[in-house]
Amino acid sequence: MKEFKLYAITGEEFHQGRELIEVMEEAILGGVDIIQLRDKTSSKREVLMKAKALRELTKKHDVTFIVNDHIDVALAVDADGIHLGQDDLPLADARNIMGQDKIIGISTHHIDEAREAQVNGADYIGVGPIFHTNSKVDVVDPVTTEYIQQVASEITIPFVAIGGIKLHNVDQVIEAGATRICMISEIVGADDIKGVCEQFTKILATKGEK
Ligand SMILES: Cc1ncc(COP(=O)(O)OP(=O)(O)O)c(N)n1
Ligand SMILES: Cc1nc(C(=O)O)sc1CCOP(=O)(O)O
Ligand SMILES: [Mg+2]
Repeated sequence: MKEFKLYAITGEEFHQGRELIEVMEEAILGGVDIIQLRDKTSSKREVLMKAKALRELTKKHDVTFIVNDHIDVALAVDADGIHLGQDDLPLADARNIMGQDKIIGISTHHIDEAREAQVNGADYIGVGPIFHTNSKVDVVDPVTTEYIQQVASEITIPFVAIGGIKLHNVDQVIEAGATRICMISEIVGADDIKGVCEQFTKILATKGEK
């Protein structure tokens, strides 16, 4: 997969009435290099319509596009990949459906899950939740920056830190060894989405170099 540093996930409850495409385009203009469509409430048909629009936007800006949960939607819109949770399809089955060229990302909350994802051929892993988050209902307890240190010292596939990451605590995440970060609320809930993304982009470019 293409190198990435700043990963934004949609969260329409935080969009303050702004259009999905407008919000995500601001994020892209600020330096986000992966977008994930995450929609836990809409019908499959609505999710498909949003995915089509985001596919068009991400193509226009040459940004990677990932769909959360819905493998059929990811294939239907020719997304770059899918993000799976621990209770979703097993990686081998997802790989059979998606094919070798698509990106498969998996959430992990423990080093054993990270090891398993790597052995089974995940393209990247999510590492979290690092801090408390209000953006996910069925979330496990914070894994803390210690889990980042474990993953950074052992896992060789790309990993992205997620969960409660904000401008005020991102330094801790980077100091623990993360070079890629993913957010919902701090990005899509910002008054100045582009400006916030520019700040994260700058922080990652300077402090995030390994
Ligand atoms: C990059 C990234 N990491 C973790 C998650 C969480 O995925 P999952 O555990 O499947 O939970 P839901 O997002 O489906 O509620 C993610 N979406 N993206
Ligand atoms: C979708 C999601 N997955 C997590 C995990 O740990 O796997 S934490 C999370 C929510 C991230 O949102 P925010 O940046 O607003 O805290
Ligand atoms: Mg999921």
